[in-house]
Amino acid sequence: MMKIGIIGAGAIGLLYAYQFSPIFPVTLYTKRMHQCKLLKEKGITLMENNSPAMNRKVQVKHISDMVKLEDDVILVAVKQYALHEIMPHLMGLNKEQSVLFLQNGMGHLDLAGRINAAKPLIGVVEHGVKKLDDVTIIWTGKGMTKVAPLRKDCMDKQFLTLWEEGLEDCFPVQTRDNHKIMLTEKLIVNAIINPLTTLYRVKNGQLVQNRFYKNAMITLYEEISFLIDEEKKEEVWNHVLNVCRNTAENWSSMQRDIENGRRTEVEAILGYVIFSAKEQGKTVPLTEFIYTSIKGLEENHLYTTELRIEEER
Ligand SMILES: NC(=O)C1=CN([C@@H]2O[C@H](COP(=O)(O)OP(=O)(O)OC[C@H]3O[C@@H](n4cnc5c(N)ncnc54)[C@H](OP(=O)(O)O)[C@@H]3O)[C@@H](O)[C@H]2O)C=CC1
Ligand SMILES: CC(C)(CO)C(=O)C(=O)O
Repeated sequence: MMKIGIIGAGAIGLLYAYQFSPIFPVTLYTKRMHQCKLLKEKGITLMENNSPAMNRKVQVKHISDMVKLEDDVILVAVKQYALHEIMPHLMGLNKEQSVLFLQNGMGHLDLAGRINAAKPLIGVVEHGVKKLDDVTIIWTGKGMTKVAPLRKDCMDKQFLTLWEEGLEDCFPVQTRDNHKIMLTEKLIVNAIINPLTTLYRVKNGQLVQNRFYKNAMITLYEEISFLIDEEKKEEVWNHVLNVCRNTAENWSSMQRDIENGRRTEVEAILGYVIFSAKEQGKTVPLTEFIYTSIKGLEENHLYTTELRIEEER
């Protein structure tokens, strides 16, 4: 039996652990001992609109018990900025093991490239998931997972076939050849929807319903679409609009991070766009302005949260 390890028991880690558990033995690695205990006691509860809550148990371990990862496939489900804490565990893997990165943005590509022995896979998550508490998630948007190998020789066909055959209706996966194209398309979606919904404090759907917000999307897209080939521009723009419509009732992850006083993934999203523009000798003033505005909000909200925690002590 192929064993799956999932590092990070947030919204995505809990969803994948829940979905994989009927077809693979799953071990979920948590950062906090308290969450580890709760998950052992209560299992994972999944809520969906209009369906009764469902519960499944998986094996759970605290990250400090992860001396050596024995799992065949390791899913990395932490945020971009926490990856450096995980990397030492991934460097010691062997060539029979695979690592699937599930982050938004592009910051993880360099880190994934450092994994030489094991097979690095890059995933794009098109689900929307919200964590309600340490053991409960709401599956707000159903989509699919796209997976591409980081290097030509590292596709884990066995794992992907088992996934496809075992979960094809309820939790689909699609494979892609080119991770860069796949990830860039998702980057453009996140580079437009996430910061604009955060600045305007609106749900994703409102970006296309309000003509002024939509004009702002168009202007930003014109600036950042240098990242894709000319012939793909219309298709990718339509994809951005469709994501807004399909996730109309979602608050973007950046908006939720800011509202909850957490760090955002702006570095790996807009930071990457600015970096790529510089490399290509282009100027992206609008992107730089939006990047700075999000960093400002982040600092403000993190500061407010720290003050509140301080006051509560
Ligand atoms: N949620 C969504 O709908 C989507 C998310 N994504 C991407 O998936 C990735 C994960 O997002 P999401 O699940 O929402 O984020 P969450 O913040 O909900 O989860 C991140 C989890 O990682 C844990 N973690 C942090 N550091 C460590 C560590 N050193 N060891 C073990 N666990 C650790 C956190 O633990 P703790 O709680 O203790 O801090 C937390 O449980 C992000 O890159 C995001 O962009 C992509 C598409 C959709
Ligand atoms: C697709 C989208 C924009 C859905 O909310 C997302 O990935 C996010 O919020 O990070």
